[in-house]
Amino acid sequence: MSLNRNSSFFGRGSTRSAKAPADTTTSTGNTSTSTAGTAKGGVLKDALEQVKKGVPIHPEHSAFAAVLDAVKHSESIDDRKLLLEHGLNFISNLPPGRLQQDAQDKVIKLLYNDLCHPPATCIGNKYAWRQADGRFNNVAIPEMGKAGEPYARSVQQTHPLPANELPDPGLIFDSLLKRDGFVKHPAGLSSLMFSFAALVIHTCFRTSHTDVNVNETSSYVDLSPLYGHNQESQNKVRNRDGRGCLYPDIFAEDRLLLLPPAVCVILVLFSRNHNYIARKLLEINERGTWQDPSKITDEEDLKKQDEEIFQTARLVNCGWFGSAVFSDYVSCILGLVRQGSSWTLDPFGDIRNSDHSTFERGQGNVCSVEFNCLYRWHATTSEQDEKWVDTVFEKIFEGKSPEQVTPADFKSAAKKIQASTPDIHHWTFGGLQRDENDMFNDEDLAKVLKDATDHPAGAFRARGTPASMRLHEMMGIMQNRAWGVCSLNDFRRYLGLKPYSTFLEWNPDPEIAYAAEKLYGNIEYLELYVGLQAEEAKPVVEGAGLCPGYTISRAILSDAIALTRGDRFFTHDYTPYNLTSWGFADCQRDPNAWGFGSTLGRLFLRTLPEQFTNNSTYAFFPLMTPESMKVNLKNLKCSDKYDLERKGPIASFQTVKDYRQIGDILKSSAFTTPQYQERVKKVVKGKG
Ligand code: HEM
Repeated sequence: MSLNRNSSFFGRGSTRSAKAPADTTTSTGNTSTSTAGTAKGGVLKDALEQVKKGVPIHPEHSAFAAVLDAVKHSESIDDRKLLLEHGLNFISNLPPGRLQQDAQDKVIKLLYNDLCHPPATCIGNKYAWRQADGRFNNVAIPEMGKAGEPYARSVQQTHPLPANELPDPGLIFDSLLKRDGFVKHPAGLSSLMFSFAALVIHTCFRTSHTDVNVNETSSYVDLSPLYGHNQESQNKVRNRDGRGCLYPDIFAEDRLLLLPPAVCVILVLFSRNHNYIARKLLEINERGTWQDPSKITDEEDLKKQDEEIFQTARLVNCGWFGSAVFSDYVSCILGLVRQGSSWTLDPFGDIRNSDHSTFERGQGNVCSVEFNCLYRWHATTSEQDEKWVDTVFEKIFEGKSPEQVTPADFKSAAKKIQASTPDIHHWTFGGLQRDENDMFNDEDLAKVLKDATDHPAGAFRARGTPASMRLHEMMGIMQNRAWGVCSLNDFRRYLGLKPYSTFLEWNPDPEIAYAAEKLYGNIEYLELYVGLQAEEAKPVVEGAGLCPGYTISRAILSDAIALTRGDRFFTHDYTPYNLTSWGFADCQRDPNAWGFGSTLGRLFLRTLPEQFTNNSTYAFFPLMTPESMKVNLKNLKCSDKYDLERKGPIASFQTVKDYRQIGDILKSSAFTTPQYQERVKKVVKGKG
């Protein structure tokens, strides 16, 4: 089939010229062939023939120019150079046969690969908003990664573990994991770094106590500890008064009440951030469809408005959480903070394969059992948090020693605590009190954060886990066995890492290697959980900041990318339409922000406005101890820019500054209309 017999391979410019391509092309009906040069010699030969014949080559529209442009700018082809038309015309002029068919197939593949198959997303609120239990993240497989579904398993077990001869979990803890003294984290990470990490893991894991195969929360970074892991728990935190807000300083996850208080404090800040965002959304009222709730008389209308604002604010707040992960958290994990770098991994963007097909993203995720093992970072507990855990332990288990408590004790204690916990509006933690409006005192919250920044985290290492966490670790080991996970070496093979041939290679500390050999006999039998926790840790080198065991260090990144790139709400549906233009701009990570692009700093100043100076290292490097930041900032020759002092409440001006920063981001964003920018300017000015 010929698409356009009258135009030449050299395109529209040539056909329009007086000495048009008809001069150079012989048409013979269906079996027409172009000149031999076109069919066989391709673009260059044709171009030469044109020149020889004195046919002017229109520089803009020649096939040569089009091909050159495509080679030079494969990611942003100038379609005004008509490459596609030249190509199709070329194919149409080929003699029917193999060559023509092959060329046509290539074009069809290219065009098909332009788009995602199956489609990346669908429109409408069902898909634009996060469902409470995480369903519909993958539009075609709505159950993927939903709360209440089984974990995934990534790695095939190929070496049988001698099930009945595996060592006793208590003995493993006592000989390989139990802390034999506190060792400070070598890269200067603070205890708050691991409070933030604990928030991340509670977002992804909630292993059922009745069926260990089931993850009771969604497999997405959706702030489920704040918003609840299903509709029932979400209903408890929303006040549904038409403003889309949460109850004051509320969060849904009761498991956090047993952790050191800094974890809950970070979550309270995200709770406050939700309400700040919801209020702003209503104030700006970007689409002009919302009203002052006090003026809405119809209950259904009120519900509808509340739902729209709540869901939009949740998307923006999750954007904030994602930005905090990829700024402050990743910066510490990769050690970028020591180099003063604001670079980060950005896993969300559209990536094209060489055949122009899209590299998969936003297709959902299911957290794996291996990921769950990788993330048990109990060895990093600070000395102060260890004391905290000891106290809680004594209170719960009433005088029993860590060696005496059993998993059954743990489960019955968990039930008892749940039954005795006050209603969700009055939950407290760390001895903090709520005021008459159910809000915590800002200074109290800030103190917990500053303490956790001051306290150094523990180093990842064998024999580094506090004694009172014996039961947690034993339960972890037993879960691993129940899940049928592979051995450490199988896991390393899967990742393309060299399997260990001796225990000493795995951990060169002879005491640890010897103890492990005694327990397991053969390095191939070393279980994943234990192998990961007691492996030699990575040293502090460029590119490393977290410094866990070597295998954790490699594998954690793969799971983190799967988790975030797989999330439709961070990829295809992370749009100014779904989040509103203001919301979309508000939650962007700003690489030029203080703290080498810190997001947590902005969150702290916004939600605790009078508690930090506006260049405080406690706000902008909270995941590093001030002691370590003093050295890092000195090495980077920017100590004078930051305030390293721990200060109490200070005069309030940061909120306004923060607010102006957002105004600046908005002004530079291409997607907002001039009218909208005017409106925002007014709002910003009003506040300033
Ligand atoms: C001092 C602080 C911590 C305490 C007291 C603590 C305590 C616990 C307890 C009691 C469990 C068992 C929970 C259950 O089965 O319901 C657990 C599980 C777990 N912990 Fe921790 N933890 C702490 C910090 C951390 C940190 C910093 C991380 C890593 C970032 C972490 C990662 C995990 C993971 C991944 C699980 C499994 C969760 C699940 O499968 O549901 N923990 N922890």
